[in-house]
Amino acid sequence: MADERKNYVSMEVCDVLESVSFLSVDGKPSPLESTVLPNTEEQQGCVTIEDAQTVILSAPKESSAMKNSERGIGHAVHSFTFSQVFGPETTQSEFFEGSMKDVIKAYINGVNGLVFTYGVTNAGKTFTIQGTPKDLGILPRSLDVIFKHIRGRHYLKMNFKPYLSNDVKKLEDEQAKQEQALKTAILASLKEVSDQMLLKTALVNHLWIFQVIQTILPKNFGYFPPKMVGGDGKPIMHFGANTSVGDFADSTETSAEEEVDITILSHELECRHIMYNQHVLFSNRLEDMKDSYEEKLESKFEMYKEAIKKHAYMCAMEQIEDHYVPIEEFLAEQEKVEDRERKILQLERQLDEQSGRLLALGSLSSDILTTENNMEQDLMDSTLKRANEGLQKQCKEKEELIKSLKFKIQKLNETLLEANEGYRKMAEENSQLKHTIMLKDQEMISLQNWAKRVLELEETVSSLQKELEEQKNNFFAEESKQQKPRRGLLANLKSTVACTASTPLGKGWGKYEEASPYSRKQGLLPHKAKE
Ligand SMILES: Nc1ncnc2c1ncn2[C@@H]1O[C@H](COP(=O)(O)OP(=O)(O)OP(=O)(O)O)[C@@H](O)[C@H]1O
Repeated sequence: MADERKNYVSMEVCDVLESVSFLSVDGKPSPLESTVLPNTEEQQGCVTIEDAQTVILSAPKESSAMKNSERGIGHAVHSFTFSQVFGPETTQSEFFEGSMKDVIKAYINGVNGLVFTYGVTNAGKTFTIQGTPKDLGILPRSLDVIFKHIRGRHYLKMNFKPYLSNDVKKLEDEQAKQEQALKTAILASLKEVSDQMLLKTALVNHLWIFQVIQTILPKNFGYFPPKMVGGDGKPIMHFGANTSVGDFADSTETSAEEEVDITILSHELECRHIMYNQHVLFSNRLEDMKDSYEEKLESKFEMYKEAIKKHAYMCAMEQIEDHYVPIEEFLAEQEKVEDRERKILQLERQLDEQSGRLLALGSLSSDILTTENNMEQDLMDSTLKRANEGLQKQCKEKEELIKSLKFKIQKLNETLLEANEGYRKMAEENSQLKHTIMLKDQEMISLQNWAKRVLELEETVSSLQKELEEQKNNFFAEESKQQKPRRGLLANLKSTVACTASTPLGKGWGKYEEASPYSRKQGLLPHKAKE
């Protein structure tokens, strides 16, 4: 089974595989192989998984590709490289581990990813994505991982609303309340409708039960079986399950004396009549109810139509606020678009010219074999493909350039910010230094003042010392003058005695001693006062 599965891939798929290098899920068992795919002996071995990255496709023996290759045109064997090839024995769990886990991990870290399946009908796309309840596919497994990851961190509020095709809007509390009220009203109306439906169903069932009873009852009247009784009181015929119309005796054959007792028949008819009346009654009631509910539904529908209209109007007004574009901007954008369209047209024309040239080349060699035409077609395709690739390459280069420029601009911005920061710090330091210098200047001025004062004081001190010296000298000079007149011994004694007689002994000296510092003090005082 596994080997059979490797056998066939349509050639259209080959073309796609050639240009797309992607995860390939190969060989999932599928009914395709037994129903659609050819499974002849020569087509066995068309698809071979060489290794975990390579698949080899060999053209079937009778295919045109094989015949062409035998003529030297094209190849019968193609090798395709994929990032990973999963073999037929791969389980859902292994496939999830090998293909999806990294994508999911990246998604959890904020990186978007795209996973899609591609293949012919019945190839197993739904099986791979969805799986079965017992053997889950990659989608439920991925959701499981994501929800396990965000467990306990769910956003519990109900205030996000889908907006446009792929956006959401966060609602204010008031808006959320309005939405909730609208939802409750719609659900209530739905409930009412479903209740009505239930009631209708019940009534219909009731009616059906009636009909069933109506059909079954005559058979169940075991205690009162319907029968025809003859004039002698003996039954002439029994009604039973096997009784048919042909079993009834012809009325013309009934004699006048043999009066048929039709009591039972009339009873049955009465029953049927009552049932019929009830049936009609129920039908009428149903009709009435139907009409009234239809009216109610109509009015409800009108009401919701109005509400929805209002809501849509409000949404539109909000959107106008969000998406209002001034006419000038719109016109400018339109011009840009037209410009681009013109360029695209030019490019298309160039492409047409190129392909026209190639076609012209093709028509010139119309006598060459069809196979050669095919080759030219291939050549043209490959030229176009190369041109396309070249354009794509250029686009990629430009994108790279834009990216690098953006990166540089970002770097420059960062450097500018750093420089600004540095400059700010320097300016702060500078102002601090200025402040310090100002303080030092003030200190210097006060020190200079002090120095001047000290000099003045020194001068004062020196002048005082000079004065002191002078006064000392004067004093000593006066003292020496007073001691000079030396008369005779007798005369001195006289004068001494005279002094002692006029002043108590020692007082004069004391006075003198006291006077001397006093006089000195007097000499100094004016200086102190000056200070
Ligand atoms: N690996 C598998 N193991 C068992 N059964 C498989 C496997 N792959 C596919 N099948 C079965 O093959 C059938 C077709 O598969 P599926 O519906 O997944 O194909 P598909 O590619 O989605 O088809 P379509 O394109 O028509 O929707 C299903 O019955 C599915 O159960």
